[in-house]
Amino acid sequence: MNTPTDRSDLGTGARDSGPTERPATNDAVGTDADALTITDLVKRFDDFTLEGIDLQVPRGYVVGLVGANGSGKTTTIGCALGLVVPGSGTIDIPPMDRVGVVLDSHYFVPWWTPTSLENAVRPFYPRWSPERYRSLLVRFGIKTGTKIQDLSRGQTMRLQLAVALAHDPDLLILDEPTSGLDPLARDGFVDVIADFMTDESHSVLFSTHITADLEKIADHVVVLADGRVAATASTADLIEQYRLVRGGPDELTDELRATLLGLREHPVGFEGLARSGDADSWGGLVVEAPSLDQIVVGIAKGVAS
Ligand SMILES: Nc1ncnc2c1ncn2[C@@H]1O[C@H](COP(=O)(O)OP(=O)(O)OP(=O)(O)O)[C@@H](O)[C@H]1O
Repeated sequence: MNTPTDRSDLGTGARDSGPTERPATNDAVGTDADALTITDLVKRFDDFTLEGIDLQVPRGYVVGLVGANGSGKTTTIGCALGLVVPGSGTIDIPPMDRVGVVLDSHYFVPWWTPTSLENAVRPFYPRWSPERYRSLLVRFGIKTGTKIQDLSRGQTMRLQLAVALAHDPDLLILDEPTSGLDPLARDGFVDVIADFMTDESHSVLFSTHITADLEKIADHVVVLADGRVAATASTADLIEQYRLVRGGPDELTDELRATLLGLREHPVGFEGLARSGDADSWGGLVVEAPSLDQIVVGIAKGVAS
């Protein structure tokens, strides 16, 4: 994990003009400093469009990808991994034997065991370490002889992580990896990612709804809303850029109503997200530092309204 100072360009907001139609390729378009570069990615489904996504994962960084259900996180990751065919855009990603993947739904044969799984996947990974695999299984409390269909969802996510790390990847791509885990297991999962990041050449793209996990580990956050990049910044900057504003019913002026993101009114007052500069100029209101979760919700509601 890094303390980035000058990488405010990790993603850009959605573009005004339409994207240039060109085929998605794996040609190198990023810099050597980037482990993953997605440029101007477009994917159209009948009822949804991923619109001009730009996103970089610099080497040595953990980038969190957050957004509401259906905002396009899995589609973005699917395009990056070649599981979804993009409409246009460019994707620069390392060879797949150098990318570790944990997906929301796993691809394992249910009646295999962790041992038979190892035998099946190991030939594809020149850097596979049986010792690392076994030690991760022990760390995760997974027995080598248990059928995958008999593992809990949380154990299956951890088995995916063990496979991903056993082949010594440079880049980890994680799609909702902690969604089935209890708080203790989530902590353990995040600790394993932190260990992985002690090597400065490693990088992680981490999609999640559980922003508390990102606050612990992500250097940068990219917020997707309705198929577009709605915000991108270092985690600390993002929290610094916004304020949570609260007040009584009589204090909700037209200016506030027009300015606050994700405005929520209730019988005893209102709550909404404001840019720090705006919030600092409003006297008399309760102004607090928001959590990452409150920022994501505010931005998502702001885009939707
Ligand atoms: N194969 C498909 N055909 C048609 N629509 C699709 C397909 N895959 C995804 N979509 C649509 O694309 C949109 C974005 O889905 P996606 O899974 O990328 O979102 P997400 O942010 O990962 O959501 P969640 O947090 O719920 O997993 C959704 O409206 C979904 O219905």
